[in-house]
Amino acid sequence: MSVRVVARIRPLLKAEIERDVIVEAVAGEAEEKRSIVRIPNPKKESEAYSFQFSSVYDQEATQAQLFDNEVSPTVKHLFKGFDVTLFAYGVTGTGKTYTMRGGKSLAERGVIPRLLSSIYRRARKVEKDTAGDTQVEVMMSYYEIYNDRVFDLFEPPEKRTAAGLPIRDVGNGKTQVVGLTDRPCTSLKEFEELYDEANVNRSTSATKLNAHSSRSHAILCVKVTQITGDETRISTASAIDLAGSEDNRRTDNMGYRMVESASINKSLFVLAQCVEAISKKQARIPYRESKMTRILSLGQNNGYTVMILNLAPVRSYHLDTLSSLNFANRTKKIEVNEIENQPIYREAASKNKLDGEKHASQDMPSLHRQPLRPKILSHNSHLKDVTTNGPKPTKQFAVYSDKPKQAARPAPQANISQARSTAIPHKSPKRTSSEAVPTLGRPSKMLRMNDAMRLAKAVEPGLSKGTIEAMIERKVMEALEQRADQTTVCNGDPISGEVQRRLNALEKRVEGKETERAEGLQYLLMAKQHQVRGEEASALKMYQLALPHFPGNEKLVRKMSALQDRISAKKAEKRTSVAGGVALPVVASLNDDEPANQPAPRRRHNADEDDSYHEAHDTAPTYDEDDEFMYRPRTKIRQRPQTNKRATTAPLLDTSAKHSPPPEDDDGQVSNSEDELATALVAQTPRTKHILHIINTKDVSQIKLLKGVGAKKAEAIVNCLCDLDDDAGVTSLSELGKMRGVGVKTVENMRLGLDRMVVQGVMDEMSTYSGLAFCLDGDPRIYSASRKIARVPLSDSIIEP
Ligand SMILES: Nc1ncnc2c1ncn2[C@@H]1O[C@H](COP(=O)(O)OP(=O)(O)OP(=O)(O)O)[C@@H](O)[C@H]1O
Repeated sequence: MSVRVVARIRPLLKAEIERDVIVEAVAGEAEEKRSIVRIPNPKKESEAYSFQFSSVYDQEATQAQLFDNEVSPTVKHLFKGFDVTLFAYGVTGTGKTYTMRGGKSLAERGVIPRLLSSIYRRARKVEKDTAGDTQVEVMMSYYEIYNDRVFDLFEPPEKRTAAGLPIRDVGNGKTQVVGLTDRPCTSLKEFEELYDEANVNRSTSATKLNAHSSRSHAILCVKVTQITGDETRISTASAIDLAGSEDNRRTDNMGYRMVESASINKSLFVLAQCVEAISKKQARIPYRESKMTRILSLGQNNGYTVMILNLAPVRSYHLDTLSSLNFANRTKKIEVNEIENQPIYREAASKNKLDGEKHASQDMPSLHRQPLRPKILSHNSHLKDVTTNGPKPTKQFAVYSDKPKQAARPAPQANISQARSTAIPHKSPKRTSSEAVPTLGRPSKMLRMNDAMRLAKAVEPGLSKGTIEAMIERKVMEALEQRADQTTVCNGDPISGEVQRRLNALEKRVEGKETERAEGLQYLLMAKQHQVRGEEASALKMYQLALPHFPGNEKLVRKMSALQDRISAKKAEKRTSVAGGVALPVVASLNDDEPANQPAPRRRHNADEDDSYHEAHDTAPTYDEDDEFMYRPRTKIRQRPQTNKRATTAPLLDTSAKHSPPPEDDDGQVSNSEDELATALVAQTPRTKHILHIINTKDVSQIKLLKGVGAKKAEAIVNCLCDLDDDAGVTSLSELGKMRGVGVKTVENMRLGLDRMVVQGVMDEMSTYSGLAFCLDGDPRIYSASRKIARVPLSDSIIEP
């Protein structure tokens, strides 16, 4: 079943006028209900574009209508064991929070309170219908993704760590936020109290486009547990209020608002890239490039997914609306597996406990862990499963993959049966090393030869060659089966509590480091962006935020102090000029007014009629160090000399930063001594993407236009790409550098050759709204176009004259 997409056009706000309305909801041919959004072509008003969705709600639509038609039907699926995901998508100020949370009055209540009300009603009905045999429990967790960090909204902000909570994949397309509070919630009243209390902790702020703009993505998870005797069935409803994409030329965002905005836009950009990749059936879906996409797992999760596309009706949102419509148009084609969660049986669960198994969460049986063991063992352990078509064993350490998991994903039953199989008591695991060794690897060639010779001697003379071969094959199969049996038994070693605890701690640490590094890199990226724009004070602030993530990084400290000196010098110069009576133009510095080393408060109080949802909350983020998440950057990169041998044997999958070309210094010079962090950043810049796109076109005429690449080199590159025979092509500059006849120097020339102005434009776009347009287009050539208007692709829409 595909994602159900419904559109909702919000009513006019006070400052908007009827004359500016350009978006309308119309009914399709021979249809009663409205299902088409019509909007004029921004270039030619006489033309209109039409986008068809499951339903379209116009300005008059009420909260009750939307809920009753779109959300209410999913509640019965929830009680049948399906997971339900509801999310609101749209540009800032289009009514996502209003739709999901709603107003204070009964009629204005949004999707979330209505959903809970409906869940409690159904729970009572189930309990009544089964005469109390089935008990229904409702638990709730609520968290936000703010600046790509996850925070528990049930925790007060002062309890938050700078790095936020780590997330981990738990199979079946699900992720788990580690350390999240699960609150039992027995009645609607209790829910409302909890929800209101938690919403106070949510990051909202006033922007020019929305007085109560959400600065984070908020995810409410409602876990419904139905217990009937030994059987427990768990399903989850997730209601997600995404932050809206923002065009910062319209929001006038400054300083921290700008940082938040860049983070929001980046995550939405990645979401659009994921949708793009899914719709093009690409092998790599970039889920892991943002926490929001990892958690949303669009197209990976099972159950029912409903997307509510929020739209503003007026002209000032024209291009944003088109961009959202295009995104929604692609999303509606995403297929979601309709698989319900299988019940868990108490017997098996308690047995597991007896066996010393630990389950972090009841609904995640795949969290069952086993100790580390040599790779060869884990490899062999699959042998039996493969031959018997049994369930896929749990990975010892999650190896994260961006590839769509549908095909390889074990059915939910797999987890359950696995939980049961672990309940089978295994014999004592103790083995001497001499016993273990023969079961580990393949028997030596000598041995196998001897076996064959013995067999050949044993057979009676006169047997045909075919018969002998068949006998040998049978013997080999028997030996393999026997070995697989032994290996499986060996793998069933129970884990001691201590090992389990250490394993969990280790994994948490690894996850924490990843998170820490990613956050630090993000700050550095933003710092670079500000610097490129000449916003030095903001750049400095970003570097300061990045510093705790890379303790002891001298380069970073030096860079900051140089920047600080420059800022001070400029200020002094400015003062001198003013003192000298020279009137200077006002420099558009983002936050000259804020002391550079003090983080600005994250939340501001906004007086509003809906006070219960937006109370005052002036809390500055704390960037205290948390041992658990401490990260130390790896050693510096050393440039490897270019040799033909390396170029010809370069593995395509190696994306390590080691061979990335050196990034630029502030003054634009290539610096061989830049640290790995900056190199990693450069690997993600729009410029890099642009180069890779050009290379992956395999078009000699385009490639040869890159600086330092002549026709000959371009041809060599194309030949190399063809030899690779990989649809994904080259995915990083380091790979490109390793191609035959390319090298680091050439890559660096390509980068420098790109027009700086274009890159600047792209960075602006990335940090504002238009990055979305880029990924919706799926065509990075928009980089060279300078106006957004040219970038909105409308190929999927119906054009009406
Ligand atoms: N259907 C509606 N009926 C009445 N008012 C609405 C409706 N939709 C939105 N509004 C009003 O529009 C304004 C913006 O809505 P809201 O804050 O929900 O936008 P948003 O998309 O969540 O924005 P952001 O992404 O910035 O958080 C609010 O004042 C809200 O009350």
